[in-house]
Amino acid sequence: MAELKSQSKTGGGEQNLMVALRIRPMAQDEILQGANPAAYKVENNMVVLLDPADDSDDILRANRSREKQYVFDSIFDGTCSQKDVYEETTKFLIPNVTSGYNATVFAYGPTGAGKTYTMLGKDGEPGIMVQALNDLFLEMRQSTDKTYKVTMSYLEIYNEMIRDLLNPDSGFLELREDAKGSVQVAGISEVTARSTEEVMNMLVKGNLERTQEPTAANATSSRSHAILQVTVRQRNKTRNIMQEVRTGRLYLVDLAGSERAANTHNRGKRMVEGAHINRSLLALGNCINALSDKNGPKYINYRDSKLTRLLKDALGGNCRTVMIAHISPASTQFEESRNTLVYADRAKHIKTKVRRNVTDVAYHIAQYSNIISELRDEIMRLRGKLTEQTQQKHSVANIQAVQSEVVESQKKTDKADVTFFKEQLLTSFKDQMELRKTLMELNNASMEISLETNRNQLVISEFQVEKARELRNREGTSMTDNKFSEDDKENNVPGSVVSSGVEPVEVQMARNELKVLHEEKHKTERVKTTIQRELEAARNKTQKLEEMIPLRINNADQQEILKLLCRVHQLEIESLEGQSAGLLRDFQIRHKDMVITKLHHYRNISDDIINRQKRIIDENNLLCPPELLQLYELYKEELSHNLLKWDDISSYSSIDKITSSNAPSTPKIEDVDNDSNKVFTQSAKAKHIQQAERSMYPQDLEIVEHVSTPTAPSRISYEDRTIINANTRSIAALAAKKRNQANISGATDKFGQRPLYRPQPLIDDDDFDPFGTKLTPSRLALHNRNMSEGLYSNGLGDDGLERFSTITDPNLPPLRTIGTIGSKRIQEQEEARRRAVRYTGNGNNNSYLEKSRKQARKNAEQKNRNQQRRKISTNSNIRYGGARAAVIDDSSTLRSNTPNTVLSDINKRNNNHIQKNKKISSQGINTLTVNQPEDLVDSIIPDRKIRGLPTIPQYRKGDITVTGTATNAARF
Ligand SMILES: Nc1ncnc2c1ncn2[C@@H]1O[C@H](COP(=O)(O)OP(=O)(O)OP(=O)(O)O)[C@@H](O)[C@H]1O
Repeated sequence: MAELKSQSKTGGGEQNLMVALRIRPMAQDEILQGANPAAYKVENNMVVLLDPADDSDDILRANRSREKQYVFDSIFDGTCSQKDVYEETTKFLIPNVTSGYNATVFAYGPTGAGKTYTMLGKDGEPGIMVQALNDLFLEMRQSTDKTYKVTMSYLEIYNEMIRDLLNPDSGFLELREDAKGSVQVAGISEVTARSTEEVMNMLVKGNLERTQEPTAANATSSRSHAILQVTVRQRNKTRNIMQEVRTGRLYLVDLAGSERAANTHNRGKRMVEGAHINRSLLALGNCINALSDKNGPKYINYRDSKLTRLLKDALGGNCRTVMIAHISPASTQFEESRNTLVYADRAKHIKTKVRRNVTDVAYHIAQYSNIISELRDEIMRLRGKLTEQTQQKHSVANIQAVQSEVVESQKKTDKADVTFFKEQLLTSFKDQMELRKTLMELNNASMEISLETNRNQLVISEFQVEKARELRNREGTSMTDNKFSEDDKENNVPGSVVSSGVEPVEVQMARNELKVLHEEKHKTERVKTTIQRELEAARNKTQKLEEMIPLRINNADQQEILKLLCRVHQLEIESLEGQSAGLLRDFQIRHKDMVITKLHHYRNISDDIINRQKRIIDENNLLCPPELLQLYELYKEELSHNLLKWDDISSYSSIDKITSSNAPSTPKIEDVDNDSNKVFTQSAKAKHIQQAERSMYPQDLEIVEHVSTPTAPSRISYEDRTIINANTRSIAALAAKKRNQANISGATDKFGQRPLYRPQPLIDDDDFDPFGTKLTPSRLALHNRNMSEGLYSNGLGDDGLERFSTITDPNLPPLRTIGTIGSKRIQEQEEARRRAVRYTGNGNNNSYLEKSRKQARKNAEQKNRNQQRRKISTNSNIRYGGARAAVIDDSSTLRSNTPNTVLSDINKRNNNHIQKNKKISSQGINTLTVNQPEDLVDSIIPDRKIRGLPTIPQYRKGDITVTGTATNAARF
């Protein structure tokens, strides 16, 4: 049922008049009058009207039921709100009106039943008119393709006269009917409304003009029929030459109430009004009766009243009509309510034919330009819309393209940034490392300068002591023994300080070198300051770059790579610092050696003083306090102990420690080329030197390393340090080279620089050193110069015999020439030995000094023999290839007046040595075949003192390299 009703509410075609009933609440007056509820709403669409009359004498009605039921489309009682009534009766009509249909809602009922309340409402309780217009504008606003034009008129029929409520001054208006039969109010003002507010304002204005008077039945009784006509013209937004215009009309009618004169107590004017009202309502009733006749339509007389004429379409024409009947529930209003219900019930059967009001408007040609203009505007509007949409699409596409470009650009930027940072960091690291290396070299140079300075100072000091000693000797001997003095003078070393009166070359050189070293020291310090400043700047730059990495590089992987780069650099720095520390330690050791040498020098001076004073006492037979004699004996005793101590000290000298302690980690020479094991990459110079060194050895001679027990651990091996030194551009070394080139022609050794001073082991405790066996700085300097004359070069001599020399370490200077058989050098050595023998052979045996000398020499020789035995025994693992001769470097320290004894000792120890090597050979090392020519052995006997070729300290004990050829080989 509800579905059918719903369907009947929409669309066109034949439609039944919709009838709704509203029962207002009981009024206060009615309650006071003792009225009882006579109308009840039963279910949603049924009402029961109870006849209050209870007359038992009325026989005609005796058998009739007092209750009458009526069914309507909708029934609203006193509990229903204005909104309920609107939504059920009127809301559905709004879309019809906007789409070109006519619709009418009129309120019907007796006076005071609530018609005006339903149609107009009160403040805060808007009626159907307000709500309908509100929805109408809302509906039109929601449409996008249609344009609407809304006009409204508001009139009243008062005493059968039509008044324009929106323009009351227009007087009474007439009704006219056009050719199609449509009734029009001539002269009515139609006001265009653009919003609900405008409509409301007009309604308020119109209601103020409406005739409303209080009656006995209703304090606000409407004395006229009010009709609000809202016309909605609809057309498409796009205009054409033939334009379809849909016109819908909504009529909202508030009828005046039928009234009984008895109830209203109207008199005079009110009574006349009532008569007109009743007449028009009667005409309406008649029309309703006629329209609702079940036997078919009859003649409908609309012309009896203006009301029916105006409602002609609403009642039987092209209109969707809703009639809302109103009744009072009071029993006192029973008759009015019953009549209303009867009329309403009849109206249910009224049918209307609803159709859409469509008009095709053919515009005049004069309007074409306007239409064309409007069409162009529309085209432009649509094009604009299209362009806008396209642009939006393009903009989206553009945004995506831009985004991808930004991403690509970002990637490129990131990549460029990474590359930039990498290059910057690497450059910075490289600069920093170069600066650090330079700084390390400068530190090394400073240390070398310091050592060189000490060495030169020692040379000068030693010369001065020597000078003073000679002067004293001259004076002493002249006073005591003229013969000795003459011999002394005769045997005095040619070119001695005293005799010549001029300083030896080495002393002059030492003085010159001190000046140069002083300048170099300041120069080095200045350069160091500059380099340190540059290093600080480079370090700051690197730090800033590292800090910028997380800010500039977004990619975590790239960040990690750069951080690793920084870490590698850090490790390189640590490695370099380790090397620097190694060099520093080396320097400290050498410095200590220098201190030891100085102390030894001072001790010699002290010994000299003591011995001379003792000699003076003895020679002059001076009385000496016993305490002093005891002290002297104690001194001699201590001296013998100290000799051992010094010997121990020298045998465990720091240089020995360096060489031996690093032996386990010392790489073989063959491995030197392996740069990966080196702290620094080997320079071309270092490689060249090494090649030269290797070329010195016969190809069939195997280099053997001697493993000693390390006495102190070292981080960097000797060879490594050597390589570092070779790579290190030592300013001191360069300066020394420069000096040598400038001052001493040909004084440099084959390495292009002077060997560093190394302390000698003390082999003689005698202060008197007539053989020049002590290694003093000046003698060492002289030795170095002598050795720089190519005497150690290999190859055949003029006599066809091969020369040989001893080299203890490839990185150290040649120590001495052992001998060259038949060569000039040997003759020189022999001559030197002869001089030494002559010097020592003519002593005064009666003198205490001579005794002391002899005893000292004896002790020294014995000590040397003992020492040599130890050294030979420690010179193990010597291997010789083929028939080549072997020479022991330490043989230079042998002391013996009987060469055969020494040879015997050597043979004995070498037999032991061969026995040892036999054991070694079982471990995979070749057995040694050592051939030693007798005259060669003879040449190494230290008894043949060679002045100017002092013994060299046994540094690198055990590292022996032998060259030479056996001419008449003797088997050891
Ligand atoms: N549903 C309702 N709820 C509350 N009060 C109502 C209701 N209907 C009507 N009334 C009140 O009843 C009184 C009469 O109503 P109204 O003036 O609307 O009657 P009417 O039918 O228009 O009378 P008339 O024909 O004389 O103009 C008013 O005071 C109105 O407020």
